[in-house]
Amino acid sequence: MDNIQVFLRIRPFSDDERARERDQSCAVRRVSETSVQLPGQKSETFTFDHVGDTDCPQEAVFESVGRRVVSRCLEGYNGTIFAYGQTGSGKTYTMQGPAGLFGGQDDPHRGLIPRCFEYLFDLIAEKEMESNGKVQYLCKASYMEIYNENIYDLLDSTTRVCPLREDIKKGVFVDGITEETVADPLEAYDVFRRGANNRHVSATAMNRESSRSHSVLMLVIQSLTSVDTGLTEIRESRFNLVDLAGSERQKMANTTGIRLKEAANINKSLSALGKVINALVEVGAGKNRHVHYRDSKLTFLLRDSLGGNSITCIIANTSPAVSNEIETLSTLRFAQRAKLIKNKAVVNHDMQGDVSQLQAEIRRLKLELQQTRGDGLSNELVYATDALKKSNEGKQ
Ligand SMILES: Nc1ncnc2c1ncn2[C@@H]1O[C@H](COP(=O)(O)OP(=O)(O)OP(=O)(O)O)[C@@H](O)[C@H]1O
Repeated sequence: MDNIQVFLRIRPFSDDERARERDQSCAVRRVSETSVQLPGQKSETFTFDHVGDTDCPQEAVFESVGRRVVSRCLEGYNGTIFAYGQTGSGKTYTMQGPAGLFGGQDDPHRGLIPRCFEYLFDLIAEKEMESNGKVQYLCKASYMEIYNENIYDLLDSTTRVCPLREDIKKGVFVDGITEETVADPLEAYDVFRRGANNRHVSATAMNRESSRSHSVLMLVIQSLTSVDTGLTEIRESRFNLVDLAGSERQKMANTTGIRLKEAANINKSLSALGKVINALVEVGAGKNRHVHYRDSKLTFLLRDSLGGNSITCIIANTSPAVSNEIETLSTLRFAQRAKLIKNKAVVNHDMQGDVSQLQAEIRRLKLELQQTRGDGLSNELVYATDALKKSNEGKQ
């Protein structure tokens, strides 16, 4: 069991805040590498896995969050990184970097997403080389936006709504979403840049701000390993990089039409996220609770990331300004609750081969099992038996 990890990041004062604020002391004070206090709010202490102060560089966020999740994804575990926080708190800066910067390996301001791409493909090259061609990786990227409880494909410039479906084999998936194979960081940056441009264009066309939608960049990472017996072991993981809509309470007063619908839907998905987190915390404390994943597209799509089969990290972003103190307090409370959730990540693998190879592998594993333990099924035996069943079904 792995707890959800939380990285708290306090961004520097913006020029606006410097010009506007009478009180320029930081509303949230880092008291150790893992804890903060809000002096204006009874100095309650909040503890996380890591706290990045106003001078925290992009590299430090990658080192503590990105590196771990990427390497676990390559082992076959699902991984998710969420950026949470009120509008303007630095979510997009953390995930992407300053506006318009999508990659550029030499730019120290580039965000977590380009750094994860770079590390992912470095590791893939290393592992493929070490294995002498026995292991091969395949990565597919898709990029989507959840706005007003609809899922839009950001790699398709038409504003087509994609349905969310569930089946036994694939789990929850977005039907019809574009998936592009990416073979290096440049191809991955390109997917990211095109998606972000489409997000911007459709936001302008539909007269809305991107801070009102959630974006999910999803990488499916497959590894094919040839096993000595002639079989192929397939591992598949999903890596989600999620930039959430601004978490501040939407002002419903004097809001009408599209803005009212937007506000209600942002509230709906973020409050569904909050409720899922609360329910999971109670489940973790031994209570019997139903977790309402289906209450919003966001929580249903990312069900595995919350209390399920995933290594999950939340980067909680805050402004340092006293004028944002109440929102900051609510971000700290949210993040502290989320940190209590326990996920159970497992390697997703499967075996493939022709029938005679699979039968031979099952005989070999059964024999091995008899010689060692005498009973029970080893994982390898279960996978090989499943693969044989599937192979036979495919022939009927
Ligand atoms: N750590 C940081 N260092 C320097 N500048 C930052 C940092 N974090 C955020 N900023 C700047 O603050 C501004 C707001 O950040 P950003 O757009 O990332 O916020 P956001 O939380 O994504 O907002 P929204 O919800 O509207 O998308 C931007 O101009 C960004 O460049």
